[in-house]
Amino acid sequence: MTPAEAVPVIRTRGLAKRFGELTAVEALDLTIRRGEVYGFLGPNGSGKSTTLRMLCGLLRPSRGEVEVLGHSLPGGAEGLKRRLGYMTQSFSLYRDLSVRENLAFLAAVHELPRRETRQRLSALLQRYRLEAFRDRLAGTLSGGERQRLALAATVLHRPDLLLLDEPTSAVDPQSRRDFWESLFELADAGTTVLVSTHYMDEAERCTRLAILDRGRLVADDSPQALMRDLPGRPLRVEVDRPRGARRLLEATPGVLGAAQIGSALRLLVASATAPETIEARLREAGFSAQVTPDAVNLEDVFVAATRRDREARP
Ligand SMILES: Nc1ncnc2c1ncn2[C@@H]1O[C@H](COP(=O)(O)OP(=O)(O)OP(=O)(O)O)[C@@H](O)[C@H]1O
Repeated sequence: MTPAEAVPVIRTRGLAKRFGELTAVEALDLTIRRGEVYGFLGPNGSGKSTTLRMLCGLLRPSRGEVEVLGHSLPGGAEGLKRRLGYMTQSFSLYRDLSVRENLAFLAAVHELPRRETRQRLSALLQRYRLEAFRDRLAGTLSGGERQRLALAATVLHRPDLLLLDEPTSAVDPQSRRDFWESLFELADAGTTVLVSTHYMDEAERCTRLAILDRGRLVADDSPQALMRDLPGRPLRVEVDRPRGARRLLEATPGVLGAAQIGSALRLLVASATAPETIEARLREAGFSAQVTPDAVNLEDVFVAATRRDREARP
């Protein structure tokens, strides 16, 4: 690691944001390094957007320290603008300008010289498969095409850091996959990406992942390490009446989560709870059941992390 790479791209200490009585983000310590594709996973209202907005300098923290690309915020926000790309959940381009006009307008905002603008626009239209739509009004594009245009617009000025707020919430699975390919391509070229998501499959692709719950960081590691260190074990329960069994098990000590998957149940139980204990509990209640261990997935990590935090902070 070179000395430049060792300096975090984002570093926060004790970052907090209050809106009146509501604490949206609490005591957040984050360290994000260059070239990472760092995920923010959390339920609605867990503080993902609020954190991203503080990191871009759009929102003033109530407390704590923030350093982004060597600039302390909020003071250094002006110097950051050229080095940041921020993409929000909603489409924020001009619907009544064409694809090309939108990009040209942004190039002017970023003060790209004319020659460079021509080259950059041509490269972006090609890379993001927008050539065929260059003269179409942005408002007439499909969800996936709009998203490609939004990403092209976000990276137009070659930012060092991308902050992406649920960028794939309005697109189909194939477009999501293409989008993630683009993110890895950008990360390979040295861009740092911070991306919030609701999707477990996307979270699993990140090099590192923070799980937020009610404004707090409840897990922070690589997805593989989080799954390896899961404080619990998943079980598969084949049972005759899954809905009734689920109600019973949800009220059973040691059960952290229960979900119906087709005609079976998938449970997350505390590490000390054996499959035999669950099977015995179901038999006692008159169910016919077979309980076997299942492979860990990221949803288990999410359930365990948020559940533990809720028990600690009712
Ligand atoms: N400007 C604001 N004024 C008052 N409350 C706000 C404001 N912005 C956000 N909040 C509240 O702060 C909390 C965190 O919101 P935030 O949008 O950061 O969550 P999120 O994790 O991004 O959620 P989602 O996944 O739904 O986008 C929510 O309870 C929200 O209602």
